[in-house]
Order: sequence, then structure tokens, then C-alpha cells
Amino acid sequence: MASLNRPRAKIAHVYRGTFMHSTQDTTLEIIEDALLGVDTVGKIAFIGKGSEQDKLSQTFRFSSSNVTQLKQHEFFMPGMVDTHIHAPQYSYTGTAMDLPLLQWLNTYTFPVESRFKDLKFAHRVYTEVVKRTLKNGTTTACYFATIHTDASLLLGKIANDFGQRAFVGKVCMDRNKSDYKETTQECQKETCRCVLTYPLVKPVVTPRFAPSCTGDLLGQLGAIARKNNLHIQSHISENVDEVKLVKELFPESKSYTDVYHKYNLLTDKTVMAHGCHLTDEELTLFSETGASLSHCPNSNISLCSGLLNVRNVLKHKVKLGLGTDVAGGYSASMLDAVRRTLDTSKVLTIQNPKHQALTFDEVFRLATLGGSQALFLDDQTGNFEVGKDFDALRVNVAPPGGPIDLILCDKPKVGSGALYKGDDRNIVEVFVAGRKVVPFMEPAAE
Ligand SMILES: O=c1[nH]c(=O)c2nc[nH]c2[nH]1
Ligand SMILES: [Zn+2]
Repeated sequence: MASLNRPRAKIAHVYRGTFMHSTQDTTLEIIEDALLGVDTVGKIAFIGKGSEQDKLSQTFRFSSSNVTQLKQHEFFMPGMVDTHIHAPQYSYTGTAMDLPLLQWLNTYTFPVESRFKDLKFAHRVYTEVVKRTLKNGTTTACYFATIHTDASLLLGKIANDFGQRAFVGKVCMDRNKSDYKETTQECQKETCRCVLTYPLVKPVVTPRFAPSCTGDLLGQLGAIARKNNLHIQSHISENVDEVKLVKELFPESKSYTDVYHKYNLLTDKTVMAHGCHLTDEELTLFSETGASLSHCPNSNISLCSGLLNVRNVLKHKVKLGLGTDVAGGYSASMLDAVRRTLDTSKVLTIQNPKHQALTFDEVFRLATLGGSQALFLDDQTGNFEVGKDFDALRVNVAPPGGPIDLILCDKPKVGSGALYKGDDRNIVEVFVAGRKVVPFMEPAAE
């Protein structure tokens, strides 16, 4: 388990205790009394056995007095990856849950997103959403912003200042009933202006979804992404009326997936939200192009959009992560996304007993390693493999005043109990690339 390589950078921190994570081969691995070293550039330098501390301290040149011992009922797990969240919509989370998607967008979403031209308002909302998601254990977030470039750049700066790993997408739409849109040329020019070069915060090319983009725009965005090797995000097949509308707007395309494929928007750096109504043929196209899906179960239920069959997606070897989809989803917490994923899968089993419901361990993997794979980040984050960045949550199952009463404490099950019943009170520390980002270090005042 321990790396035998000589350390390149010095060891900055060593932690000893229980670690839970997923690997390519194991849905959930629980390592008791492990010793994990993080170097000065935030990477995992070694993970070994606590009983080998003396040997490891010689190899990696750290002093035993620098080892942080986890307390009883504490463990480390990888930070969670929210593969789909609308940062501006955090402002009205939980207050607009009574309409299906297309009406919901026109009635609530577009009027609120229009307000993000106001940078003061944007600053307030974006600070709150970054803090709230970090506190709830989201170490990586893939954000939709709005059509406003300056506010999108501000979101990137705020995520960077608080130390969250993030993708930020300036939203593109050149087709809408209301004034909340840009011309095709503005979308293209402003996407090129939305450059983020922070170490952990990157831009993502963001056509909102096919109904709000012309073919011209989709083609131009595909070209920008290809030329600059950028990530891409959008929505697909969330709701049946939306699928019908796409058929009317793009009659020449075989399917919704084919629309994006035609414009070079399906790549191995693409993440598409929802996909509830994709056919097996479309899933095959996802698999062939390496594009991934973001499963957003809270949103799918809240907007009565549909139930994604994750088992079928995985059977097609399509990469899949979880998303909160605030504010179609009413919770910004990835713990909620974990629970709703399990619930949705069980509902599918109720409907069809032959359906094999997802296990807790599988969903744990989707929230961590699965999300990092979906965002093409799994060489950097997602689990505790040597060489990856230390993105981690220190979880205390039973902190004073917390939401969990520990009664029957079967050790291997403690992790699942914490994820089912816990909340941000249980996430006592959050690390991104080795740096402690929760409790917050407030960014310097402007
Ligand atoms: O859940 C969703 N939220 C949105 O903001 C959106 N835009 C297009 N399609 C969407 N779906
Ligand atoms: Zn969305």
C-alpha cells in the first residue's frame, strides 16, 4: 500500500486513522488505522499502515510529533464532486418547485438570472453558494453561472479565494422568448473572454441546452472547445416536452444526443445533466464519445422530470457523477444527492422488481470517484491514491450537538450511517489540494 518512491516534495501533514474511499476495482474500501502523508504541494505522498509509522517516517522524513491522530468516530473520505449546479439559482432554492421544466425556466429562472448583471448581487449570492457547498463537503463543483461574463469571472474568483476546485460556465443562449439572451456573436465573443487561469478553477463551455441555442451557436461553441481543449457542459433529455421541442427545432437530427454530437459537443470532457429519457442508442453514443452524465435526482423529482435508470447507464459504460442541480434541486448538499440517488434507484425496483437497485457503496463511489471521472479529473482527485491531490473530508460521526445518536455502532456501517443521517455538522474539516478550506479562511477584503 505504501509508495516506495522517494518523496519529491517535503511532507507537510500526516494523518492517522480510518480512511474510506473507492477505487477502480473496489466500490468502497475502508482502511483502518492508516497513515497518509500530504506533501507541500498538496499531493498524497504515501498511504500506509499506522503500524509502519516508524519506517514511513524514515522514508518520508517526517517527525512522529507531526502526526495528526483522528479521534474516535472520525474518518476521512474523499471530497464530494458536484457535477452540476447553477450558482445563481442558489438565490431562490426551495421556493419554486411547482412547475415543470420549460414553464419553470420562463417563470422563475430567467427573471432571476437576469439580475446577475448586477455585480453586487452576484457577489452576495456567489459567496453564499461557494461557502454553503464547501461546508457541505463539495470540494469540486461544476457551476453554471449566467449569460453575464463579468459575474461569471467573479464566481471563478470567489471559488478560488475560498479554495474550492471548480469549473465555471458563462451560460450561452441566443434563442429565448424573453430578453435574457445574447446574439450568436456575443455568445461566441464573451465565451472567449471568460478566461479563468486559477490553479483550481477552470472555464467550461456552456450552451444552456439545445432549445435555447441555434445550430450556428452550437457549432461555434463546439469549435471553441475543440480549439482550446476545454470542458463542455449542458443539459439533455431531462423532460419529455423538452425532448419533443428539440425534435421540432432540429428536425434533421436523429436524436437529442445527435444534435450535440453533430456540433462536436460530445467529447471525453463533456458532462451533460440529466439524461432521464435517453434511449439505449443514445447511451451508446455517449459511451463511444466518452461523454459523461450528471445524475441530479432531487431536481428530477422536484420538477417531475423523470427517473434516471443509473444501472442502465452504467451497463452502457457511460461515466456518471452526481449533481445537486440547484435550484431544480432544492438542496445544495451532495449528501442529499447521495440519498436521492439511492431513493430513485429503489423506486425503480418498486416499479420493476427485476431492476437491481444501487447499493450504498456504489453511490458513495459515484459521489466521489465517479464525479471526478465524469469531469475528467480522476488523475487529480476522487480518492486517496498516491500522487493525487488531497481533497478530503474529515467526518465526525457524533460531534457534540450533531444530528446522529450513536447507539449500535457497527464499525463498517458507521460511514453509511453518517452519509444517510449526517449534515454539515458532521463535516468538521474540508481539504482541497492539501489546504484546509473549512473552517473558512475568509478571503482578504477588497
Ligand atoms: O434543471 C434545469 N435547470 C436549468 O436551469 C436548465 N436550463 C435548461 N435546462 C435546465 N434544466
Ligand atoms: Zn441544470
